[in-house]
Amino acid sequence: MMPALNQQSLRGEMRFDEPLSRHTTWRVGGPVSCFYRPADREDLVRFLHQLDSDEPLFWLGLGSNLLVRDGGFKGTVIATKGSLVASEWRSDRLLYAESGIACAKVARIAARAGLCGVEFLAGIPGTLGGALAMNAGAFGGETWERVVRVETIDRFGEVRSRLPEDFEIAYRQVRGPSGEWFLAAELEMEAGDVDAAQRRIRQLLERRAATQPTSQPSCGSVFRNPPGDFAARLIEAAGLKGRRLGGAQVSEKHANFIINTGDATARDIEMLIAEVQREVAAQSGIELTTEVHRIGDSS
Ligand SMILES: Cc1cc2nc3c(=O)[nH]c(=O)nc-3n(C[C@H](O)[C@H](O)[C@H](O)COP(=O)(O)OP(=O)(O)OC[C@H]3O[C@@H](n4cnc5c(N)ncnc54)[C@H](O)[C@@H]3O)c2cc1C
Ligand SMILES: NC(=O)C1=CN([C@@H]2O[C@H](COP(=O)(O)OP(=O)(O)OC[C@H]3O[C@@H](n4cnc5c(N)ncnc54)[C@H](OP(=O)(O)O)[C@@H]3O)[C@@H](O)[C@H]2O)C=CC1
Ligand SMILES: C=C(O[C@H]1[C@H](O)[C@@H](CO)O[C@H](OP(=O)(O)OP(=O)(O)OC[C@H]2O[C@@H](n3ccc(=O)[nH]c3=O)[C@H](O)[C@@H]2O)[C@@H]1NC(C)=O)C(=O)O
Repeated sequence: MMPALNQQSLRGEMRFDEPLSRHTTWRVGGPVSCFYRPADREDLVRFLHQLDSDEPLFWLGLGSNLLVRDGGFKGTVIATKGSLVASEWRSDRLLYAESGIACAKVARIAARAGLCGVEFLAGIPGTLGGALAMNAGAFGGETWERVVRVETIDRFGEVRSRLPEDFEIAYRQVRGPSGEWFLAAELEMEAGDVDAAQRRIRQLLERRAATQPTSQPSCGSVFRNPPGDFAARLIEAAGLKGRRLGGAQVSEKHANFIINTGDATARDIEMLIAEVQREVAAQSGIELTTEVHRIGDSS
């Protein structure tokens, strides 16, 4: 149940029964009871101060690694994309950025300053907060390799400064103090030059476009790579490329991507994920684990 909020004191965007299909890159997902996009950090703190202590809360970036089930989410979603987007240089190589900023933007800001090390972020659709939560990575780079400090916020609006050692960080996995979300991070870059950084961004985007179905709705890689192997290789070897279930399909271009061909439901996608896991296990004995996060109720 949504608590009574003093909406007049809030400056953000509040929507009720907002379809989350509008806020995920798979373009599926049922409604959330309350969707709130804070105007800025101060407004976020004010919103959290007013929130019931038992209100289910979920933090949403671009929704590019998220399967929201068709029945939606009974609770409140805090949307950071396009909201917490401030950034500033704290020193000549240290960028402070809030969690709603696009990863692509961080990569461009650094390149324009002639710094390198975060070019891999250019092709990762999503917010910095999502990249911190997932330890997003590509082409040999990983988000947390660059993190010097983060700011977190809890459901009561309390802000803390935390260090990487406060978190357990692994491949596509981050565990930290419970009940805290990312508000901002300080990222350290290396000295470089503008041309080299911009060239590398272009090359990485070209490689990605050549191998991944970037123009079709997806969540990127559905499964983590198992140790010593590739989920895509195993899925292709199991003969699953192109496999369809309702509107969901294993991409012909990259077997670890499931695309929404137009009218997929979250159920189609979830059932196809389970089918791929079953058939890969039957063929190879390997249990694929999902990278994508799932929330909400089945309808
Ligand atoms: C075409 C395509 C290509 C992709 N390529 C890559 C790739 O190369 N490498 C890679 O790692 N990923 C890739 N992804 C997956 C995805 O883009 C990343 O995981 C990205 O970091 C998710 O960010 P987001 O803002 O969309 O997070 P969301 O999908 O909105 O959320 C993902 C998780 O992070 C949590 N979260 C979001 N913001 C915060 C916050 N501020 N504080 C705490 N938790 C938070 C959410 O609660 C959720 O659990 C790709 C996806 C697509 C669609
Ligand atoms: N969004 C999606 O649903 C999907 C995106 N992708 C791909 O993922 C990558 C990242 O996408 P997304 O997260 O949407 O981010 P965008 O590509 O939309 O870029 C995010 C922000 O970065 C800034 N930016 C982008 N290009 C430049 C530039 N040349 N110079 C300066 N600033 C720039 C802009 O900020 P500002 O507005 O402040 O100028 C922009 O809003 C892209 O390659 C995209 O094609 C793939 C699948 C789905
Ligand atoms: C897209 C994501 O991240 C991507 C990231 O963009 C790229 C680039 O660094 O490397 C990972 O993909 P990946 O391991 O599938 O990389 P690729 O180089 O495309 O493929 C790996 C291997 O699988 C084989 N392959 C790929 C696609 C395919 O349909 N069939 C196949 O057999 C390739 O031949 C290659 O030998 C990340 N995925 C994971 C789960 O680690 C994501 O996490 O969402």
